[in-house]
Amino acid sequence: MKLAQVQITNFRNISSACLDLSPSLSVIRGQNGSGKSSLIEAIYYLGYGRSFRTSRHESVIRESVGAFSVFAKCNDDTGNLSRVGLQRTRKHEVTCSINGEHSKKLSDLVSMVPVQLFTPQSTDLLVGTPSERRRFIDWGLFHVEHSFREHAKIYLSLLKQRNAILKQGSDLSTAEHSFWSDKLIEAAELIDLSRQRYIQEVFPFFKAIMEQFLPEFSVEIAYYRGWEKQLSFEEALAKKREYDYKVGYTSVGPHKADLKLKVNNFAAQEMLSRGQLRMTVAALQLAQTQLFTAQSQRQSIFLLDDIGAELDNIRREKFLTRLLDTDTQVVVTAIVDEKIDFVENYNDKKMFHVEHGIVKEESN
Ligand SMILES: Nc1ncnc2c1ncn2[C@@H]1O[C@H](COP(=O)(O)OP(=O)(O)OP(=O)(O)O)[C@@H](O)[C@H]1O
Repeated sequence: MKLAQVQITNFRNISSACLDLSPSLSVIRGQNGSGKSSLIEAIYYLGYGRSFRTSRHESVIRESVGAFSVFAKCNDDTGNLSRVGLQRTRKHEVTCSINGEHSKKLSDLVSMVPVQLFTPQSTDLLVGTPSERRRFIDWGLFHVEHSFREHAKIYLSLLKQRNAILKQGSDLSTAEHSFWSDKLIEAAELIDLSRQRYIQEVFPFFKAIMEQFLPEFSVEIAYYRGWEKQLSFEEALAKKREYDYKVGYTSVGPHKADLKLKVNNFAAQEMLSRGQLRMTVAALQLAQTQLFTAQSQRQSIFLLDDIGAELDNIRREKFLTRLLDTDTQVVVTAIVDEKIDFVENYNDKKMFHVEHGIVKEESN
């Protein structure tokens, strides 16, 4: 799926913008505060149904209006044109639209638009909380393995139910709860198997990229599934039952899974400089993109916000070239005065300039 045209209305300082994007590289330039990140953020909404800067949807709606919308004409992977979009109001109503059909289900929309993002905050993937790393693994599974979405949905709803029971101090061993508990265990083990397999599959891609990006380091990834290695999930739940009653939630399970990245036998965040951490995150995301394309024969969209702040010249060129080699649609933003000579190397690019929320396409 690639975005041919994006129409953005009432999003932050953008009252109306229409971008005919390049299928390969689009570069958006502007001064600080002009609206570059807002354009990226609006596209991100199509892939996630939310912002990467705030959890308050109302703060992205342009001041003094009631709703924003983002619509896109897309070329899907079979060469057909489709139309997708969403609108959110200040009253928290969300409407998705897929080829003219309205739906309240965001998952229908976001499963069609695989988007990844690299920003100055992306090192959180390595230095942030485990939830960042679970999101990373689950993105790859969500877009490729349909059964994974189902298992994750079942698991999360049964986990919520179990946590409510623990909080109330009710009995978990009644026949009804045992039935749901069996379903919870089944979903947990399937999620874990998918995640284990995913890590094994993505690792060779990651290792090969790291050999080019940071050849001086050897890397390893260890996966923690969220409960003790030698126990089944059923045994782990039984072992923690008393503790879980005490704290009022389920303390083990796939919702506690994590990844540990080691570099020359040390935790990555202890060994690597900020720039090297960024490059490692770039390598992880690139590996994910390559695996996604290999497994699904589909294309994805990669948003790079503030490319100049992130990587030095040589590295960003390596990163961009490798992304474009996988036939990924890339959209980057850069501050207007910044030297971005490296984009000269790319054919098929489109350049945009944004000023006070008004976007204009520039000649190359
Ligand atoms: N809800 C809103 N309504 C109107 N304007 C807003 C809203 N939210 C943010 N803005 C303004 O939108 C402008 C664009 O912000 P944005 O983060 O997109 O800028 P940017 O070009 O990425 O800047 P920088 O290079 O500094 O990161 C800012 O001036 C900001 O104050």
